[in-house]
Amino acid sequence: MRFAFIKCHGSGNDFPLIDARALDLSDGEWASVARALSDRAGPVGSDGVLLLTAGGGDCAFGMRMFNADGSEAETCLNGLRCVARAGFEALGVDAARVRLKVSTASVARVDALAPGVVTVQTRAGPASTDPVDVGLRVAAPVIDAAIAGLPSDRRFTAVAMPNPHLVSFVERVDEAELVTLGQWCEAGPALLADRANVSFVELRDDGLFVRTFERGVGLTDACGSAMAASVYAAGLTGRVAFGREIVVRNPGGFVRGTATAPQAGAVVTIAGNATFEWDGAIDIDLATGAPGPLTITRRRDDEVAAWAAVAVPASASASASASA
Ligand SMILES: N[C@@H](CCC[C@H](N)C(=O)O)C(=O)O
Repeated sequence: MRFAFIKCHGSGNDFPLIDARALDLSDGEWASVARALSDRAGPVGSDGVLLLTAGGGDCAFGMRMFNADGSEAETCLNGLRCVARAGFEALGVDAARVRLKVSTASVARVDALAPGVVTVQTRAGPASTDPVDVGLRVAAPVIDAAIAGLPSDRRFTAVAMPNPHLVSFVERVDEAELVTLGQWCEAGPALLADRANVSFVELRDDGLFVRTFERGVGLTDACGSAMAASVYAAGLTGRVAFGREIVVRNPGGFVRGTATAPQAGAVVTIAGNATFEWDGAIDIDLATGAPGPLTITRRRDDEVAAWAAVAVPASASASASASA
């Protein structure tokens, strides 16, 4: 079957985005498409696959997101910015409510973070610390506390966005430690059978730096729902005041984020880039998952350059992108 797609990214979290509104594939076939397109040794390579899907009710359109390993996530907030942009362009609107796997979110086109950078704001929530929502087998919400049974002495805050996140505030991100813990979660232990995204977060003068090991993917340049969970966790633990907009850096760039307190709805707002890099088409054998050769039909180098001009990798410079 031939798939046309747009290769896009939010903060370097990259995906082929397929307009699936008229496509009828089984979950297993989509999982197979996700694995074929995400394979970094294959013709495309990505952190997963995004689908623009039909809306319904008060939702103008929908989004589905499959991780690189073929598992379907409840949400993907970097991807949602890209899907929102595609939905806006398809329907001729600038704001919408979007249907996700088990929730909805609001999206709107907003002022550009920097010249030439298409910028979309997502509002998602309520964020939840209920262990059942996080899929964590513990008796009470975990807020800045050690988790018995987790092979780490660090303190975590467990948040559902609604996908599961474990967030730990650290002095300095230790990637090797993050990978070891992320891989332990990937095994789906009894403590968190549905696995979890794990983030180490540094407090930096005007905001946060977030490094995430994503469920179903591994280390990525950015994870939007992890940044949202981190902003919310920073509010819950008193590190950043609820309602204050901060810069959230990641190895792929930055976003701006703010969260409301639990009693005010626990809504997390993130504004960031929705960059379309190029358009392509590819055949995938749905029976075997084997991809054919890739055809690139359009390059969007102006957008790629606009993002590159502002997205100095945060790990290499703690303050370079703050003025953007
Ligand atoms: N990168 C995404 C999150 C994608 C899903 C995640 N790996 C999961 O399985 O929950 C984002 O930007 O939020």
